[in-house]
Formats: sequence, C-alpha cells, structure tokens
Amino acid sequence: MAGKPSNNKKGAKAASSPQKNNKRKVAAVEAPSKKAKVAPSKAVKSNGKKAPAKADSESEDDESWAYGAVSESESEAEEMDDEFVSAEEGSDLETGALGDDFLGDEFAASDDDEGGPGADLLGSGDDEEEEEEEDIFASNSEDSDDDDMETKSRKLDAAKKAEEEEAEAELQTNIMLENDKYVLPGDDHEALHSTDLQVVLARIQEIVRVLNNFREMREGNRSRNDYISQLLKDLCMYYGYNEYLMEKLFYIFPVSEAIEFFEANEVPRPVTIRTNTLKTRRRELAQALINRGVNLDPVGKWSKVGLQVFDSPVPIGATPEYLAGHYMLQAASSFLPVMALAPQEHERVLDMASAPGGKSTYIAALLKNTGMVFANDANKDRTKSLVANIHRLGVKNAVVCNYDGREFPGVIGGFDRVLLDAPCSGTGVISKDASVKTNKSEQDFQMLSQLQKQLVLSAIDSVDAGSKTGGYIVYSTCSVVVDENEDVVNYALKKRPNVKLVSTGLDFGKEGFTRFREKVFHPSISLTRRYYPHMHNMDGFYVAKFKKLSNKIPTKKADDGIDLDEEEEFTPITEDSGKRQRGKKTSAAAKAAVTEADEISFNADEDEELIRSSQAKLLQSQKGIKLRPKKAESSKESK
Ligand SMILES: C[S@@+](CC[C@H](N)C(=O)[O-])C[C@H]1O[C@@H](n2cnc3c(N)ncnc32)[C@H](O)[C@@H]1O
Repeated sequence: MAGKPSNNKKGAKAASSPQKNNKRKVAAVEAPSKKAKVAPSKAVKSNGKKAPAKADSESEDDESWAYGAVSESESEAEEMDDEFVSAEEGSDLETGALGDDFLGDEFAASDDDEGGPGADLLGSGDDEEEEEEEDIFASNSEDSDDDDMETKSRKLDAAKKAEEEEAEAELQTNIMLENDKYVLPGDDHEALHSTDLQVVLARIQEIVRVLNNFREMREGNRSRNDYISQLLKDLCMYYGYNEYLMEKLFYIFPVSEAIEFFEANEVPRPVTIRTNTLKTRRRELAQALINRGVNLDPVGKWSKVGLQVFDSPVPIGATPEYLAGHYMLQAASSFLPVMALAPQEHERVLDMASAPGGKSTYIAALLKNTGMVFANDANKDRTKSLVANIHRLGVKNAVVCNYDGREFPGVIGGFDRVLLDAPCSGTGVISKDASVKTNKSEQDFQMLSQLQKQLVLSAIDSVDAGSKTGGYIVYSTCSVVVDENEDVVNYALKKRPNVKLVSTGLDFGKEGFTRFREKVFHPSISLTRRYYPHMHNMDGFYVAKFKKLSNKIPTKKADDGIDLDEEEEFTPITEDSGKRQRGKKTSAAAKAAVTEADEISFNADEDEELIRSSQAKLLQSQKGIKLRPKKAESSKESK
C-alpha cells in the first residue's frame, strides 16, 4: 500500500486486493473476518479471503425493491435466482456460536421456548450423514493437481506479505518519528483539497489513530468533532458515499470498525446456495456439483442446507441441478429470518413481501410442502419471478398474491406465522449495489421507516395469537440503519402491547441496540440480531422475532402504550456513564426510556402527507397511475 502510490482509488485497491486463488481452503461464511486494526487496505485483504465465484446473475442487482418498482434489468436471471440477485439480505455468524445441529436445534429451541413441536426438517441429520458429507468435501479438495504449484504459490504469498508488512512498518515508523500528534490541515492547506486518494487514505489512517487515543494524540485544543468532521469528508471521498449516508452509517460503529465496514462493502460476499430439501439433500447436491467441477463447501455449521461456492467452470445459475430446482442461489443472510421464523409442518404462513421468493420457498421446504404459504408481494412484476421459483423448486403449498402488505389482515388473517422481510434501503448489501452509496436521502429513510412501521403492524395483526403451534412474527431487513430496524421494532412494541420480543433462536449476530445516539429503545430489543459484512462475511442484515400474546390490542396501561406493570429483569443504562447495570425494571425507568423513543416515533396522522406521497410513488412505478396532489387541509376547511 504505502510502497505503491496510486493516483486513484482503483489503483490503491488493486495494490491491496486479495490474491486470486482458486483453491478451496477458505473459511466458511461463518468465520468472522480477521479484524483490521486501522488500515483500510488491510481490511480488504482480511475480508477478501478469496474471490467468490461469480453468479451469472450477479449483475442483476436492483434496489427498486424499496418501493416495489421493477427495473428493466430485472430479467430472466433474477426470475430464476432469488433475492441474492436483487440485493437483499446479509448476515453472519460468530465462529462456533452454533451447535452442529443448529437446524434441528433451532426448531426444537423455538418450540421448547414457546411450546411447539420440534422437528429436524432435514430428515435424519445423523452423524453418519455428516461424515459422508465431510468425505465429499474432503475429496473435493484433493483434486488440487499440483503440489508444486501450491508450494510456489505459498512462497509467493509469504514474500508478498513480508513486503507489505515492511512497507507498512516503514510508514508507521515515519509517522511516529515525524510527530505523534496529527496536525489537521488548515482550511487553506493544499493537502486538505487533495483528491489524491493515497493522500486521503493516509489522512484517514492518521485521524483514526488519533481518535483511538485522543487524549494523547490530539493537537492542541482541537475537539473530537474537528477530527470526526474531517474524517467523514475523507471517508465520503475515499469510498464514494453521500455525506448523509456516510454519517448515518459511521455512527453505528466504533471508529475503527466503521472503516472495516466500509472496506467490507468494497468486497463481494461469497456466493452461496440453499439446497432445496423438497427435491434433494445437501450431500447429493454437493456431489453432483463437484462432479461438474464446482468448488464448494458447507456454508458453516449453523446451516445444514447452505453451500458456499468458491468457483465453478459452469454458470452456477444455469446448471442442470439449478434448472431442476435442486437449489436456490441465495445469500446466506437470507436463511436467517426463515430459520428464526421456524415454520412447523401444517401451519399457515404469510410471507408479506416475498418476491422473488428466496424465503417463501425455504418456508415451503421447511413445511415439507404441507400447510400453506401465502407468498405476497406488492409489485406485480416481481411476482413473476416468485411464481417461476415456486414452480422450479417444486413448491406445492403456495398461494401467490399481489397486495400492498398494509391491506393485511383485511385480505386474509389468522396466520400461524408471518414473515415480513421488509422493503428497505439496502445499506446491508452495498457490495452488491454500490448505487445505494449515493442515492439514499433523508427523505428516503423517512419514507421507508414509515412504510416499515405500517407493514409491521399489519404483519402483527395478521397472526392468530391462539395458534397452537405458532403465533410468531419475524421482521427482517437487509439494512443496518437503526431507523429501519430498532426504531421500527420499538414502534411496534408501543403500538401493539399484545406482542413481545422473543429470542430469534440465532445464537450468533450482534445484539440490537437498546440505545443509539439520542434514542433509547425498549430493553428487550437486545433480543434482536444485527449482522455485518465485516464481522460475519455476510450481507448486513437485521432480524427480530415477536410472539403475539393476545388477539386483542390492550388498552394502554401507560402513556407510551407499553405494559409497564410487570416487574422484570432488564439492563438499564445510566444516563451519565452510558454503562450498563443489571437491575430491576421500574415503571419510571422504563417509562422514561420509551417516552424518549416515542418522541422520534412515527405518527400516522402527522405524517399523512409523507405516507400519501410514498403510496403515490408506488402506484406510479407499478401501475403508471399518477395521483393528483392532495389539496391542503386548510383550503379544504375554508371551503
Ligand atoms: C426485500 S424484498 C423481499 C425479498 C424476498 N423476501 C425474498 O426473500 O426473496 C422486499 C419486497 O417488498 C416488496 N414491497 C414493497 N412495498 C411493499 C408493500 N407495501 N407491501 C408488500 N410488499 C412490498 C417489494 O416489491 C420487494 O419484492
């Protein structure tokens, strides 16, 4: 990096991009990437692992899902592939966090917790089968024809690494000799206006170093904000985000981790596929693909149906196995909400925003084609790919419908479980759709958050609390932004005191925020889970699971709408220190928490105009219907 100056970011990246290595010995999706300390280019290396196989449909990214519009490019490939193509979810796992038999456990756990029967939906799932699988993958790696080549390649890697470390050490030494305190360039300093990305990168590294040891390293009486505001500008320039989004994302993480997140967004996530257990088993599928020369491994211990594809001589979205419906091209993160939903055989399940059907078809597989999946999507065009996937995968228990999710349960209700994989900004899938970096404004986030809040209430209202086996709602997004996640869940808890959050059953992922900047959320939001590309090598993702306790919406017991009567253990956060303390919930403390959050919550009456414009946008994009602007209330009244 330091030894290879470049005038542009591409050059800078090329110097640090992971070496192409087609051998299959890369950690599974589950292995959290090694953390880079500060240097962004390092993060690329640690995260890159190896260049993933290119799905033939990879270029089909679209982010029109946000408003349900469909772009021209959403063509055949997407019809065949799933939301992986349409830039959807993301997620992860922390190494070893899950047991070997997670799928089985997951269903059992969900039922143990909440009283339904568990089921190993993959069939036997026994040790013998696992051993056979291991054999398959072991023999797959033996095909490395050339030990010599491998040795040479290892030597080259080692030499390159040593060279890079030396170059970095030189840079560090220079910095330390020059001055431990980093002097921010003044307004008139030409360095401040440099567009040389190497200069910008060096400044990013310096500022991060200062911020990580602020007391020792700051210059004179410069404030933290001085450094942060320069850093945000530099990050925008280096990574190409608009300022609004950069700030929104930056504050989600500690400083160094934010850089890792931005770096991870520059690297493609691994290509993953989900075995369609309605038609085959993972080991059979793996063997068939290996016979075609596909280099793959299980996605990680947390899933018994996922495979990670490293490289393939044939387009992975057009193999005979693909066409026969033996697998779905699907981001690993997409598995998570369905695993959290844990549908049980014979249940009625609603997938409220389902196109192109990655999750609906997984639900159908877990139901073993029993019961019923209502696969709904507001975008009629997108339901074509949904139908195609349902046919290809041999799903026989699905009903496809095309309603605005907000019309439920008016359309039909009383479901055992509902999945709301909500339309979102796609900030978790920037590596698939870089346009998100620049095309999301404050208004977009407001509109999305409102839509998500309305949809989540409909999802809750569509579930039957009296379901013998279910009564669950899962809310998920492929966004890491708090407005679309914790904010929405907090709103649902306030508006629907007849639900509570329960464990997602996913033993990995970061806890949802109970506090974020000026916002304080309900303590139970720590049960929700966040997934990050830099940490879990999956798309950024969020999963929350609710249990519906009653079909009646209780009258509010407190102003904020949350039942505060019960004394329960929770973890308050002291105002001054921001540190957590174990304690008993007191009505006053909990009330204060939710009241604060209330101030930033969505209010349907106040926001009528925004809702209307969002609906208008949806109508126009889908049906070409243009709504006339609504006359102002005041002019109506004056008539
Ligand atoms: C994240 S994508 C869903 C991906 C899907 N769950 C899967 O796994 O393949 C969000 C979907 O929400 C749909 N959508 C947008 N607004 C909606 C609304 N008001 N009601 C229902 N669906 C909506 C979009 O058309 C888009 O297909």
